[in-house]
Amino acid sequence: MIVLGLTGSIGMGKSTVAAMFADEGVPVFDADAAVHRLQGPGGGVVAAIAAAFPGTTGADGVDRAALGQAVLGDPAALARLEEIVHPAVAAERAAFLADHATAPLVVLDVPLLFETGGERHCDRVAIVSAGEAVQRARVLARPGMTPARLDAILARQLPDAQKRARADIVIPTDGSLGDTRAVVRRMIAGLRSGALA
Ligand SMILES: CC(C)(COP(=O)(O)OP(=O)(O)OC[C@H]1O[C@@H](n2cnc3c(N)ncnc32)[C@H](O)[C@@H]1O)[C@@H](O)C(=O)NCCC(=O)NCCS
Ligand SMILES: Nc1ncnc2c1ncn2[C@@H]1O[C@H](COP(=O)(O)OP(=O)(O)OP(=O)(O)O)[C@@H](O)[C@H]1O
Repeated sequence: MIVLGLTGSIGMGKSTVAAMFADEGVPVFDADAAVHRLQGPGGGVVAAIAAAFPGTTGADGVDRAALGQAVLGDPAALARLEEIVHPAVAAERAAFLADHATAPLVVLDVPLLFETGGERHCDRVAIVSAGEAVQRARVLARPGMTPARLDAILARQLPDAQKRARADIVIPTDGSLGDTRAVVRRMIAGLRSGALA
């Protein structure tokens, strides 16, 4: 089995490209969705987060806005949160890999793959990337997004150029969805045949 990590900065098209892999029959593990499930109502990390960060949880699970206030900008607090969340995500990832043990190729969709050391679980890493102007236009078109908010998020993510340098494969998303889908199909064929492995 080849484990392909898929990552990219905000608005680069990672979710869209992950869906393209799924459309082609490749099993996709969505790390962000796993974190949301674990932090949601009855989720596996809610009690530990309630104990470590009092006042950030309630009947609906974790209040991510409150938790973000408590940890973003405080590296020691973020490290404590990661000590709670990452082992739980690792268990979900292991279950996903066991469920798909016979698949020739699986994708781990992880927004902060490089930032959280997730590359060590991957045989290959692909990054989605577009020019900065395209990225900004996409993100600023989202409801509630402002240039200041976008800049604050970008400041906490590894810059796109560094992600590209560390990835094995770059999936450009400046062009049409059809162009990107064609790249994804070629990549899957290459990985499955061993040409890119
Ligand atoms: C801190 C939390 C509650 C903030 O949630 P919220 O929905 O408000 O914002 P979001 O998740 O979009 O994060 C906002 C920005 O914070 C930065 N950030 C979040 N978690 C991390 C992290 N572990 N390391 C570095 N930066 C981070 C990112 O740049 C992100 O773009 C949430 O991100 C969280 O629970 N993070 C810890 C779990 C984790 O490591 N997740 C990511 C990989 S599995
Ligand atoms: N060639 C392309 N490839 C991918 N996305 C494209 C392309 N052309 C246009 N788009 C659009 O760009 C947007 C990218 O959003 P998407 O949610 O996939 O990004 P993301 O990187 O997952 O973002 P975030 O990190 O904020 O969740 C979508 O609206 C998508 O339709």
